[in-house]
Amino acid sequence: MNMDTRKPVGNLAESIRSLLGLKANLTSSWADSVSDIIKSLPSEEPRTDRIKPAKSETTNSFDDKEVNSGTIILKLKDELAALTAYINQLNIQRRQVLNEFLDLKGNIRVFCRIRPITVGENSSHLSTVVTLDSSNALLKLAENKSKRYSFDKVFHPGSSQDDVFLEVEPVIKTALDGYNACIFAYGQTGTGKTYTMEGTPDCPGVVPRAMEVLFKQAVDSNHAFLFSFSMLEIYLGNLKDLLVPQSTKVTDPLPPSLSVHTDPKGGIEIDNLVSIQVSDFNQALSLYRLGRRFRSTASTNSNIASSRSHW
Ligand SMILES: Nc1ncnc2c1ncn2[C@@H]1O[C@H](COP(=O)(O)OP(=O)(O)OP(=O)(O)O)[C@@H](O)[C@H]1O
Repeated sequence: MNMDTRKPVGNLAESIRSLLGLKANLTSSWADSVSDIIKSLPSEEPRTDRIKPAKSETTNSFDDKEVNSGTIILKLKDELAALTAYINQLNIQRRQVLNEFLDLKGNIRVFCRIRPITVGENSSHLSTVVTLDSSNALLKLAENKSKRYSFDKVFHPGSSQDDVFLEVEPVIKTALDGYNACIFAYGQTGTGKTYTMEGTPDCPGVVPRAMEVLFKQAVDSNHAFLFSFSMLEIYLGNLKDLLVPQSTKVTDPLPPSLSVHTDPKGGIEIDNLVSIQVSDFNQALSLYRLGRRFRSTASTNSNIASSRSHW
């Protein structure tokens, strides 16, 4: 909803009418707009001279009833409180439905994404994988020999980043309901982990989409959230904080060493890991881009820009 809340108070009657007309769309931004209008009014003594409707409008049935601005404000405040309670109720229901949905789907799910053969790639030594249906893939080992594998979901080579994200989005959303969520890409070099998780500027992958969805959902919800960003790599058994610039000279001070602990509630804590508070998607994306520059990379036979890690 795009609403100009800087309207002069003289437009109050019109603003209220248009807001009430939009009551079917009960969003938090609606409530915010109402709240902004209330805030823009003098709170002690309402300026009735400015909000009094013009003479010609007094025949209007709405204005006949609502000539007293104090009454209007009280009504709006009540309305706002009722709407806030209603939105909170809807949020609780949404959370329950989402959790039931994920329980039915299973708390741990394994997907298989088959990537297409890329241009210029020599595929003569590769075995063919065929998607049988949405949850079964067949690996052809020889002319008369094949093996069938079952997954919660199989993405065929033509699957888009949208298709993949649609499946993982509900898990990401549960993070704002207080659940731990982990999305992990595993596979040999060159199989498409980076493409799936990071994607390209034209076809963004799970990571940028997830950050965008999280901030959007936080704005749409009726609650305040605190986001912090950390980025860690485990490479050859060593932990590396990707938000700490790596030393390039022997004289550079070594970054503090990281260690992983389990807290009493079973959560994971990493000592000395940098954690930066972020308030929007762009801030998080900038930190992500900074961190990825410090990832370990090396070329492999299958991938000249291999990230050398799972995601
Ligand atoms: N679904 C896909 N559609 C189109 N191209 C893809 C797809 N998946 C992967 N690719 C391409 O295949 C190549 C290898 O993919 P990617 O770098 O994502 O592999 P990786 O598993 O991250 O490898 P590594 O472990 O070595 O870092 C890249 O050129 C990538 O753009």
